[in-house]
Amino acid sequence: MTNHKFIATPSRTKEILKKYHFSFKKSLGQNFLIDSNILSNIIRQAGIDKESGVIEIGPGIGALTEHLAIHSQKVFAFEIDQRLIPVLEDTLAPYDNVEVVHEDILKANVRDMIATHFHPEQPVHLVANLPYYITTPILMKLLRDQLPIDSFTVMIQKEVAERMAAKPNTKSYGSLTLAVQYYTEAEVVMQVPKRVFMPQPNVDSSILRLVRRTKAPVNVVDEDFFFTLIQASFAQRRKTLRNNLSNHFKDKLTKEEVGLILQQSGIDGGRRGESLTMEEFALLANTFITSSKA
Ligand SMILES: C[S@@+](CC[C@H](N)C(=O)[O-])C[C@H]1O[C@@H](n2cnc3c(N)ncnc32)[C@H](O)[C@@H]1O
Repeated sequence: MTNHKFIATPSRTKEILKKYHFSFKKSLGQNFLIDSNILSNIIRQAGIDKESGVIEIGPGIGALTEHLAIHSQKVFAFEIDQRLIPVLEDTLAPYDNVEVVHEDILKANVRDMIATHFHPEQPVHLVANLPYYITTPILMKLLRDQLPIDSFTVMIQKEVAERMAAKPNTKSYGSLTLAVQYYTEAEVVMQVPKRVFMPQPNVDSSILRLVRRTKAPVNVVDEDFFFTLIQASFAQRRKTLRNNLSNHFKDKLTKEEVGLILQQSGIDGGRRGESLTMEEFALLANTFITSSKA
């Protein structure tokens, strides 16, 4: 690799874009990485090695894909933009362990792909510089589907990363935090400056690492209801639990009944959703289920 010129340099990226007359589509969240140091960092954070099966979303012109190919056993990369397919055939030609799939990740059958192409015992990691316009739908779909993916190391918008990794009693803590942390342990591992992208995005970026939990962190009687209750508790952030929940259940329960259930759970209805831990939300949801037909 001594004379190897990585794709992720400003000059090589410009050369490739020019050769293919490529124009960026903002609507597809196309901000390509042009800094190989950042990519080496992402690889380190992702904890991949020659045993790893890797899934990438949105390879672009292959900047991250190339690093993934060098360090893992096999890479599957889903790219929605047809114009990039011939570019990737060219830029990734030196690597025989990469398969580019022309597909929208939201429509792809990732479970089948993993079962068909990776060994059952093989660690599977998802690594991506995600298109920012659909970060949350992509991650939530992959997490809810409970796919056998051990970890997710993703470049995303800084504020969204902070929300996903937030602690209770902070501005960023909310229903997204609890949904992500129900399935994974979440940590913001790095801040990334705008200058490492071409074109530069309008927002700041961070690298978020999610490690899939093998067991749910709390016992909930009804998962759907647990998440509904969380959503309802944050409906109006400045309102108390009692007010948000009474409003949400107004067709089924009186205000007094909601107050009674809160009392039974031992959680003060005067608190706000942002102060409750996941354990407290689980307790509250289970109390609702056992003491009402909510
Ligand atoms: C932020 S760029 C990252 C490009 C490249 N990985 C890099 O780091 O330079 C996002 C990529 O995701 C692709 N993309 C956008 N929406 C997608 C979707 N629904 N499914 C698959 N790829 C998508 C875009 O075309 C683009 O190549």
